[in-house]
Amino acid sequence: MSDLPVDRVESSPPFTYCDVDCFGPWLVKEGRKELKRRLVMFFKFLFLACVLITLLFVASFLYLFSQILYLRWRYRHLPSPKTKSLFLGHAVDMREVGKRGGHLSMLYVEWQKLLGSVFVVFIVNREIVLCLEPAFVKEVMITSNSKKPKQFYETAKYLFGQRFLGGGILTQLNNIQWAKQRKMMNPAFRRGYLKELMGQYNDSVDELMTYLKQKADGKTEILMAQQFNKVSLDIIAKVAFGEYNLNVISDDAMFLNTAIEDTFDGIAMQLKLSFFSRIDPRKEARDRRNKIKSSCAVVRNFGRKCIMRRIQAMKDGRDYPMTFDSYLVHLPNQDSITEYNISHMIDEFATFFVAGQETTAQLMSFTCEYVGRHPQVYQKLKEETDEVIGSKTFISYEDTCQLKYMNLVLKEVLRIAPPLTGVQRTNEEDIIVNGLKIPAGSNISLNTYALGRDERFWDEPEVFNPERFREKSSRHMYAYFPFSLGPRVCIGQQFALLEAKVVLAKFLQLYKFTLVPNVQLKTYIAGTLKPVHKTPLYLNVRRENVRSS
Ligand code: HEM
Repeated sequence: MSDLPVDRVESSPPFTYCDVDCFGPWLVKEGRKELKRRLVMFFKFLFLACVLITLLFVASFLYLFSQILYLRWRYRHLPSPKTKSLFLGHAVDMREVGKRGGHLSMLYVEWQKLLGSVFVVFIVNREIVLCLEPAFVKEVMITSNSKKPKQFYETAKYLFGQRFLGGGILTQLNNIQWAKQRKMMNPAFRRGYLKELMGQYNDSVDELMTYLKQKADGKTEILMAQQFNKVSLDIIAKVAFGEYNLNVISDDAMFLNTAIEDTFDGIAMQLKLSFFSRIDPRKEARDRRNKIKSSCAVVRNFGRKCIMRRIQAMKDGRDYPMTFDSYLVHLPNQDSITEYNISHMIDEFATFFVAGQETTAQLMSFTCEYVGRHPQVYQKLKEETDEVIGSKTFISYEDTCQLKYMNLVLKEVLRIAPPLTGVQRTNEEDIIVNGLKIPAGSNISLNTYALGRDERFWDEPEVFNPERFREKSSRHMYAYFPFSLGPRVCIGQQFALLEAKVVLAKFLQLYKFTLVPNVQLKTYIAGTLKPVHKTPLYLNVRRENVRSS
């Protein structure tokens, strides 16, 4: 063998000839053998990677900044509240209002008074155009059934990379696909079918009433929002998915409720500061993200369990109770049991589970909050419950239809504290509202919370007055849409109202309650509108008769 070239045998400073630098050798023992080991450094490679990452970071920052400038320029003709930071936009105001014990929809009400009914706000690189005009609400939601904007609804599809609602009916943006999904689920919400669920509603409520008895001594503080959360979870689990062994009511750990709450927290976090919330390197931010991701997994795994159980029953040809998943699980043949199909069923499961539980629980909590602060309303409600329900142990569908005053109370609660404060839509073409052009592709917010407090449509809007709904008035048509409007109206509206009536009627029948004194009603938004203090109250027994099931 000939000699190596001179330049290969002479020593020279590192990185003179190649991108790889070697150190060593070290002697390493492996059993009785002695081996030589060297350390190799791909130095230039590493350097290049660092440069590339820095460049990428700077480029994304510049891209984000140019987007922000473009948005401010695009909407310069629309009124907008003064921003405190060019980069964050009104996210700063949102943070401040949160610290003051308020929320975004409260800000909308304040801004509407200053700027009129059409204005724009910016959250980093995202615009929200507020259109608080009932005629426009009708046009967008009913006449043209405008699309849901990607930026808002996609946030609930995946939470920090973990699949959550995926392509479920709520987050489905393709209208053709959505129509198929909605058609499949509509029969599960027909009145006839809901009537058959009264047994399950009564079972869950009785369980809650029995649980409350041990705490009804007039001096133990009960966080009623938590109790309503449990019962609405139990109802949706039984009625919708045939899950009878959840035991959430007697379980104080509330792991599923907490998981659902976390996922709402995740949606709110991604909506507020989508970019930063994903990359925030601080430990508490990372922990929060991880908690939200594992909560998504908890909800979805529970869904998988329910769906697989039904699939197994179908395969075995066993009888299975008729629940929502009877409409959800369509398996024409064995080949259709694929992971892809199952994932889609879980999307739908998570959607119904989450949409049906938190919202209804908040409606019941706010009812207690407002009724507890208005003794005359409370008295009337008790009188009506005594008259319609009396000492009955089973509340029937027909009974709920007789609870006319309660119906007015629920309507008023949904005006003053709607669990979902608004919906978002996008316009395919430019539109003019009040002489102002809203450019095509805008994120438009239709806010029932703000419209529900608008003096143009409501007398003394800050006053809680169920009587205002006694007369049918065309004044507030399209200025009130707690369940949304048009083709994408809430599919569970009747389900929720029926549930609230059964729970509240039984509660009023069996217990007297007083809110814990000196606790202010403060609200915040984390997906849904919630009472900050979780409705603390004291209970006393009024009547003793829970059905023996
Ligand atoms: C007080 C209780 C409830 C309120 C205030 C409420 C409110 C709403 C609102 C405002 C929407 C429209 C969302 C949007 O377009 O962004 C909606 C949609 C929806 N809600 Fe409800 N909801 C309630 C209870 C329920 C219940 C009990 C269920 C199911 C069991 C349910 C299932 C759904 C579903 C699946 C959608 C999507 C409908 C579609 O896009 O076709 N909701 N709800």
